[in-house]
Amino acid sequence: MRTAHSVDAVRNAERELMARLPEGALMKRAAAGLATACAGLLKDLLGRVYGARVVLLVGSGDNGGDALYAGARLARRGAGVRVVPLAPGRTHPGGLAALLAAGGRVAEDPFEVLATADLVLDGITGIGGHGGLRPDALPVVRAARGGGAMVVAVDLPSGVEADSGEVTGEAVRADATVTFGTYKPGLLIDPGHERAGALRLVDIGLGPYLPSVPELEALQHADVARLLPVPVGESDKYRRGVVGVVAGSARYPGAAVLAVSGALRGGAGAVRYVGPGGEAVLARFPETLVHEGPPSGAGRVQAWAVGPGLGDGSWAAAAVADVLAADVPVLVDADGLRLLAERTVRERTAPTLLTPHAGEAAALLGVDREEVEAGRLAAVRELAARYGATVLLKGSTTLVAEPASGSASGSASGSASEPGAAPPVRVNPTGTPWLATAGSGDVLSGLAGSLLAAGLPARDAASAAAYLHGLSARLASRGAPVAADDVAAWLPEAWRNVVG
Ligand SMILES: NC(=O)C1=CN([C@@H]2O[C@H](COP(=O)(O)OP(=O)(O)OC[C@H]3O[C@@H](n4cnc5c(N)ncnc54)[C@H](O)[C@@H]3O)[C@@H](O)[C@H]2O)[C@@H](O)CC1
Ligand SMILES: Nc1ncnc2c1ncn2[C@@H]1O[C@H](COP(=O)(O)OP(=O)(O)O)[C@@H](O)[C@H]1O
Ligand SMILES: [K+]
Repeated sequence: MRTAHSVDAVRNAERELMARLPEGALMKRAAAGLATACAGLLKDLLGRVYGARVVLLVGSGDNGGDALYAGARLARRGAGVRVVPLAPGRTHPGGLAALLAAGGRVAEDPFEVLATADLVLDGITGIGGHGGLRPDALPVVRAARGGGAMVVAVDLPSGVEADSGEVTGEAVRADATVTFGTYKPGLLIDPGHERAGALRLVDIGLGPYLPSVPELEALQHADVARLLPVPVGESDKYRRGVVGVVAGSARYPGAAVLAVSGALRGGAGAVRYVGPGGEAVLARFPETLVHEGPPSGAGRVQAWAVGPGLGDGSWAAAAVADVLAADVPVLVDADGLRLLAERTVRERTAPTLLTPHAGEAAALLGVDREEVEAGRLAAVRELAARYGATVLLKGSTTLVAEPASGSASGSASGSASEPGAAPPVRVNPTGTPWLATAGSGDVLSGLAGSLLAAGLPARDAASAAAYLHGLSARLASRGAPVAADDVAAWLPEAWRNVVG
């Protein structure tokens, strides 16, 4: 599991650790790790460090100090290191002295050195930066990218908000980021994540001083493998769980088929389909149990997934209300989200999982879509708190948030944190922009619903489903466009890949 901590948590941990170390020792540790990472990259790029052309973009804070001490180490190994101070007169004095003593120099013409650099270190701002890149930094940052050098961000790409991944205006676009002590939320959540490139974590000994409950967590293969249901000898289809899917309409019969295709591959023992798309579903998946009346008359289910392609007719509204009245976990997606009453969700005692994309989340929150996309972490937390439900916010770097325990009795299961506090938000590390294709969300609804029916707590069902769904899309795509149907078809391969 990858975990990320807030700036406050990092600063507190640094303070405690620094009190036990000689002055400047922590920065030198960070710089040593950074220099080792840069030397490795230069060897991959050029086969050597000696003679490499390295440029340091240095701001006024300790982030610049890290870059300067790392630059000094590279200079001692024979690299030609030039510094571009973006706040002349406020450059980290110890770092600058070390660099000059090692043979580095201040660049006379920043644009000239950037045009021929092999590696550019972005030490403009780290966790102390706010409000995006300042205008005076823009020309050099653009020149760094334009010159063709590899760009390595120190701790965090400058211009990315460390706690949220928000970017105001422009931010550095790095090929790699070397971060210290712990990941920062902004490295794992878009739009920041996309600016960070390949991530590398350098251990500087902060671990024991960081809070045990992080701000954010990203599951990896082994974590997801532990969550996935496995049938045992005594299993039968009912014990494995029955998932009910309420989806599709005369206008969108395909949504029913796609949601069922995800549900069939999610580990439940049987899939019941309720809605007007029964014929289309049966033609494709004869194993589905189809029902035409209201969901409550369909027979026993352990969880419902409701909403994809439902439309907003009276049948749809009644079906959503009927499902929400059931005392089993319910996933609500797409059109179902437009038919929700906040109070109905809050009053449910069984878990509720809402799965909006940014546009649907914006409508639920009464804000613009752009606001949700720019501040995904705040939006998903706000929705979870408001509805007292688990919320999966789709899009690049899908997020899963849980409300604080006590705000909805059913949906806070699986929390490892103190009573009252919401557990860490989960960020999904799999996926590909090729997933942004019509109907792929329907597959996700069925899949997550199936995992709910198999008995996973809402937070785990949501994060395991997002993980498998993203991995499946990657496996199906391998660089080419995918259709939602391909994503469903590759789910068994993704599952094997995770557990294997
Ligand atoms: N405190 C420590 O001992 C350690 C700190 N480390 C480094 O120190 C960094 C944090 O250092 P600081 O607290 O000095 O903060 P930063 O170096 O991130 O930035 C703060 C400085 O940048 C200026 N600034 C803020 N926003 C700006 C913007 N948008 N454009 C231009 N300038 C802006 C501020 O006026 C301030 O002078 C970490 O990210 C990490 O790189 C590491 O060396 C590990 C140890
Ligand atoms: N830029 C992106 N990068 C990665 N995944 C994305 C991106 N945009 C959308 N997705 C994913 O694609 C799926 C689209 O779902 P959704 O928006 O509900 O579409 P639909 O309603 O057509 O099925 C979601 O799983 C979402 O996380
Ligand atoms: K930086």
